[in-house]
Amino acid sequence: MSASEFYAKEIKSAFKQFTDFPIEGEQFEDFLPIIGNPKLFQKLINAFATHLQEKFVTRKIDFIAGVEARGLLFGPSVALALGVGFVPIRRAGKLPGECATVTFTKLDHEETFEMQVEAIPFDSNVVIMDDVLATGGSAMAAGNLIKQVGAHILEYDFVLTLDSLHGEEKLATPIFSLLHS
Ligand SMILES: O=P(O)(O)OC[C@H]1O[C@H](OP(=O)(O)OP(=O)(O)O)[C@H](O)[C@@H]1O
Ligand SMILES: Nc1ncnc2[nH]cnc12
Repeated sequence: MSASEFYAKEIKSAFKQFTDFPIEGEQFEDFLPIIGNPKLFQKLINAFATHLQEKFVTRKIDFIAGVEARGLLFGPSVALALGVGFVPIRRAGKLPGECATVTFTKLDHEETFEMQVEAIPFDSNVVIMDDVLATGGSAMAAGNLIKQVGAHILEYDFVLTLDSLHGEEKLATPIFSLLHS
């Protein structure tokens, strides 16, 4: 087993499962125990930083964009490890100034995501990060915001993809997922 496979196994076993959350019938994969363990958190950041450094040698990453809420908890650490900027994508009404906006359907309700338009200059190269790829609605909405400001999505990065929900099919840009379930 390679070192990265070993880390992946350790990180996967730290996810905690909750039945019937946030609504009945859903099995929630909770990523928060990973960041509660500093050694594991460091391994998570190293895994993403190493992957991105190896993959994007000629195309420079300008920004990591993290999706509320969990993408905001580890995206900044990956950005810092790479020496690039971090930009938050947040639910409506949380960010001041002019914002790009997108509305989409999430489980049983509508969500609106926003991003400050001045945060990412035209033509920037952006990696979008979140903890889980499920149906792909959140990631697709985040990608829409990046395109609205005239920036390029280099890749979507996730800690865990729930393969049975086929979220990848909604995303045209390459995806890197540390783990699959
Ligand atoms: O691929 P999708 O079906 O869109 O689901 C994935 C999204 O769902 C979860 O967030 P959640 O909506 O639970 O919000 P939170 O992280 O703000 O609590 C997860 O952190 C992703 O952002
Ligand atoms: N099952 C799940 N676990 C964690 N986050 C999710 N987002 C959507 N579905 C999810």
